[in-house]
Amino acid sequence: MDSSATTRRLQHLSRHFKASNITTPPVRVTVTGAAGNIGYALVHMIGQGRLLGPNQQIILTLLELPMAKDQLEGTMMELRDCAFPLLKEIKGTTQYDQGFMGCDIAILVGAKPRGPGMERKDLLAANARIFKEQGEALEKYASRNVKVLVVGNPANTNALITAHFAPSIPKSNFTALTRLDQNRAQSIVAQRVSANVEDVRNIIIWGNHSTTQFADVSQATVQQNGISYTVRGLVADDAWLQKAFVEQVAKRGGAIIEKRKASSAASAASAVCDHIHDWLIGTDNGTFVSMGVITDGKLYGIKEQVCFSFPCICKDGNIKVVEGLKWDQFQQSMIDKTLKELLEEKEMALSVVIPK
Ligand SMILES: NC(=O)C1=CN([C@@H]2O[C@H](COP(=O)(O)OP(=O)(O)OC[C@H]3O[C@@H](n4cnc5c(N)ncnc54)[C@H](O)[C@@H]3O)[C@@H](O)[C@H]2O)C=CC1
Ligand SMILES: O=C([O-])CC(=O)C(=O)O
Repeated sequence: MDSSATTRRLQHLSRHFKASNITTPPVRVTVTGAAGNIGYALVHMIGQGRLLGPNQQIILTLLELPMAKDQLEGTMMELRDCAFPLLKEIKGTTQYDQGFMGCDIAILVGAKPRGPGMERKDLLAANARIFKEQGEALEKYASRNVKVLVVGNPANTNALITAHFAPSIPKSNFTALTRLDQNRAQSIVAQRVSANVEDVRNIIIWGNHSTTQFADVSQATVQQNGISYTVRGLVADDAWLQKAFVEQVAKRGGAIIEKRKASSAASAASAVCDHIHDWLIGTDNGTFVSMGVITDGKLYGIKEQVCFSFPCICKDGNIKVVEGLKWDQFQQSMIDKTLKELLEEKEMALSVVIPK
């Protein structure tokens, strides 16, 4: 057996499960929709240290709708019964002021999920108002440095709405979850080339968390027996990489809904932990992670303000988009398509939350 791989696995295990040496002040984390499908899985992963590592205590607030009060109380009972040492306090509320007061990290999951046959943007009419309200509440009650991750669909456009209604919080503090798409893509490639999933690096998800997203392997590598190969070279099938692979990643959420009759929950919660962990703890040397970030008029020539998924590196709690990657004609056409959809969603969202 490869001993460096064993060492890596053991280091990984000890990072996740050795909850000792607790030194820094607790961080205030709020999860909305905490008693739902994803929320239930997520709050337990947070208790296990998946969000900020094994040494960081957390004051965890679970925010729910009044109609889900019983489910909220049940979830809190179980969370307490886990006796997680990292959870310094567990609070539950159905009020925005109590939910977001002084919060450092807001994970906005609470929203309606889609059913079979729907696109995520079909949820805009139902969900856009939630994110307007939550933007307003963050503006009033959260820390000015709050880091916000929007999960509720359509996640990119909901992140844009949330940021719009919290104007005194920097736009760079608002993100949307596309890490689940990245993880799916990494896993599909690892299976295809018989590699360990952690040895597949730098697959990029560009654009929208929707069926127009573009899973791009042009920068991706696979480490095997100490040698780095390009994914393109190892797969040696551009036709598959440009079509079947991209579609499989983009339609994975829908495929899971068909089977489970409910949308992805544990995998979404796990991707939330990966996203926040990498944002705040930092990315490994040279590794990109995909995140929906709000464009500033300069990134990759995108003039309009949208929440677009880019390759990012993170250090000291800051996200830096990896700039200067060149696109060929195929990549450009994929990126144009997903940007066009985001602009259409933005138009639709504005008509719901800012009626004329
Ligand atoms: N970005 C991504 O990668 C993914 C996004 N999603 C999206 O996440 C969202 C949640 O999915 P599930 O947990 O499966 O749904 P769910 O219906 O099981 O749970 C949603 C929970 O949110 C609560 N909620 C609704 N409005 C709220 C509000 N204003 N404040 C606080 N809580 C509120 C509900 O009471 C419910 O408990 C959906 O929009 C889904 O499409 C799901 C998977 C992946
Ligand atoms: O597909 C859905 O509606 C849920 C989701 O966002 C995903 O699983 O990626």
